[in-house]
Amino acid sequence: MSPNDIVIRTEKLSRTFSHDGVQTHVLRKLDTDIRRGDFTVIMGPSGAGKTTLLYALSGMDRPSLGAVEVAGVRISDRSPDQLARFRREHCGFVFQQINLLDSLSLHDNVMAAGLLVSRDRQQVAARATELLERVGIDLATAGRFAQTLSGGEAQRAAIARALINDPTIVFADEPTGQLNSESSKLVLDVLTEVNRAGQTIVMVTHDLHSALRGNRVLYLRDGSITGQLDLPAYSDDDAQREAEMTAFLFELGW
Ligand SMILES: Nc1ncnc2c1ncn2[C@@H]1O[C@H](COP(=O)(O)OP(=O)(O)OP(=O)(O)O)[C@@H](O)[C@H]1O
Repeated sequence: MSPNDIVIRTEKLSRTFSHDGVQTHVLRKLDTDIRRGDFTVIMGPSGAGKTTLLYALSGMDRPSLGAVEVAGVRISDRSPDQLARFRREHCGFVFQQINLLDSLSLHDNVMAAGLLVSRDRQQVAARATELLERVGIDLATAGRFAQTLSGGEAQRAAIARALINDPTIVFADEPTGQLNSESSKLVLDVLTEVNRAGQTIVMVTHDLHSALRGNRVLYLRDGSITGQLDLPAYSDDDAQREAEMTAFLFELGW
């Protein structure tokens, strides 16, 4: 594999939190990489450091020691302002907590994120409409206020919002954590489609069905990666893939 295929690389990435003189070592000299175009899934037991890792990979948080390089840029050396700009331009985020602005329509929520990077309102508006359509939200629904929608519709809009600035990577933290199984499937279908179109995705999940959408799994335990699995790209009803994933997780004591 050429080094260009690596879009994120960590070098002895460590994150320690200190409270009242007590230090918690959450990430421990972690070396890993994320490949361009992959749908990478981060799994592991509760408290293993999955969200902390996602935050470090996306520049939402800075390492205590070690380095994170994204698309050739050593983001761990950047100032908070530079990091904020880097995130706006290169990263899309989808969280369990959907966080759309209730006072805006879905369309305006997506546009608002686009206008942080571009001043061309017309172009941003057209792209917002196109992305909402792509995630299965029609024009009438796009005009409704976020608070009047189902969790699944809101999360699909949040994926459109994450894509508005054409990010290098989309980071998702338990994106189906608050959804019922039907809405979860629709949201996962959108993420799968977006990845098939070439978008790099990094997703934290506890859920086996969500994890099966990935083509690579990183298993985190006590702040270190203790297992990795490469799978063929997702396809419906692939019992062989599911068996491989289950065996991998079983082996790691999941
Ligand atoms: N800002 C913080 N200050 C202090 N401790 C923190 C902070 N953020 C995370 N931690 C601690 O780091 C550890 C790992 O947390 P993290 O949320 O990354 O784990 P996780 O694997 O995502 O867990 P879960 O699956 O339960 O969401 C936990 O013990 C948590 O309490």
